[in-house]
Amino acid sequence: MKDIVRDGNKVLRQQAKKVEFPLSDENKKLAKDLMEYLTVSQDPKLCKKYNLRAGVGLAAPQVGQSKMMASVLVPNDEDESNPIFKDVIINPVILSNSVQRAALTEGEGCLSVDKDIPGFVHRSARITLKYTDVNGKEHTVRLKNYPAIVCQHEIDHLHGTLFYDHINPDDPFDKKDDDIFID
Ligand SMILES: Cc1nc(NNC(=O)[C@H](CC2CCCC2)CN(O)CO)c(F)c(N2CCN3CCOC[C@@H]3C2)n1
Ligand code: NI
Repeated sequence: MKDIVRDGNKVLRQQAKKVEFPLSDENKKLAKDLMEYLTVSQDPKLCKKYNLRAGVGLAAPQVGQSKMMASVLVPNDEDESNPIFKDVIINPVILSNSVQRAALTEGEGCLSVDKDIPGFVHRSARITLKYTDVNGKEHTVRLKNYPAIVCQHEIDHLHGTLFYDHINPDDPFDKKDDDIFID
């Protein structure tokens, strides 16, 4: 399994490059590896066996590839076999987003950031996301709350942004009346 690049490596602060279609064999393998990391890391036995940190998303720059590609696997607690969102999003663009914000109650972490950084990461509660899948098919999807947060975290990586960039340094746990918090 590919090594995860840590904060401090400049690749995490670069604007990733658009991916050309049809995918090269190298980019097909990258897409496969990015999703494989998530599926293996979400299997308790395999996660332990390979000593991985579990993940619900992984962006190409985190494995040293400055390309606009990220895997997202948001499981459905009620039905393992039917994830809420599972795809490799290539050249993603957020077409529109709500003013209303959503944040994980627990804050966020990142496989590329070893230290815990407390604070709310307020993101758009609802987004309309356009992306291309590995087969070159374009998708436009409306996401809200948890899957919307995960996709925004990954798309941030493609633009050189890390989760803690969004935390208010003067009041890390700031709130607004209409904020949504997700457990
Ligand atoms: C929320 C969560 N973040 C986990 N890790 N961090 C990540 O995914 C980072 C990306 C997430 C951080 C906040 C938003 C996106 C990786 N990032 O750096 C990529 O850019 C988890 F692992 C996790 N879950 C819940 C679901 N569970 C299913 C069964 O398997 C264990 C798994 C644990 N939930
Ligand atoms: Ni991350």
